[in-house]
Amino acid sequence: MMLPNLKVDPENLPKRAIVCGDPKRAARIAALLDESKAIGENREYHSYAGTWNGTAVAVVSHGVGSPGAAVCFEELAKGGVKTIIRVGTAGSYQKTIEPGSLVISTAAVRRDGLTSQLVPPGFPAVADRRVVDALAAAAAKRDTGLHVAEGVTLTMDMFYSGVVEFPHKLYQQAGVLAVEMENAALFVIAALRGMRAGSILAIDGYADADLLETYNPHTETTAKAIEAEARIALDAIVAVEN
Ligand SMILES: O=P(O)(O)O[C@H]1O[C@H](CO)[C@@H](O)[C@H]1O
Ligand SMILES: O=c1cc[nH]c(=O)[nH]1
Repeated sequence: MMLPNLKVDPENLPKRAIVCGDPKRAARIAALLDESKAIGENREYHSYAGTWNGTAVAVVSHGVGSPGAAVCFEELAKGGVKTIIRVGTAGSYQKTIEPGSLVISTAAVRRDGLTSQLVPPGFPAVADRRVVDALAAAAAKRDTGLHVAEGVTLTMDMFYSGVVEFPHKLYQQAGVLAVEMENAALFVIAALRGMRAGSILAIDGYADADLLETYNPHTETTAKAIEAEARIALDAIVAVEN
């Protein structure tokens, strides 16, 4: 049975998967693997398989936003994936977490629309403790020189604001580290489908109300952080018992 949206045959799908929003980032991460090959391409979902230190790993892009990403996570679960790590980007909420830093998400605030249609209010979106520990250990071992923070992140659907104000200030005051758009969906779906999930994020700027003017994820600083987080996530995903 072909996974209908990913257009991947589960027979070719490794049971550990790195996921990211951008299909081009997926291709770049896949190029780091040994014996890397494409195993499917449909819509925003570009899938690869290869090995990292001798262990089979998939790399799959999920696009921007929770609903589309959820389709990807559900089909990966159906295809037998047991461990997923998201290699994403995020906007910082804290002055001390500068662009080019890395954030390991321990849990996500569910400010998205999707997860409230899957689980009741109050259901937590939490990363798997073993995956968080493996990411922290891999980051320490690689000693990249980048600042690595660990804590709660926020998932929202809104990237540019409308007439309703961004809730940035509230969450900043509550100590949330950064904002992105898919972690809550990943953590909730992983909980429902018996997968272990984690997420590491490269900070590409400060999240604020003028994102349309200030957002530029195409810098050397962000590229360096993405390359580092990809290697850390690959080290971590093969270290975790699957
Ligand atoms: O860089 P990715 O993994 O796509 O993650 C972040 O970047 C996108 C917005 O530009 C959203 O998908 C957000 O979650
Ligand atoms: O969702 C996102 C992703 C990157 N940077 C942001 O400010 N927001």
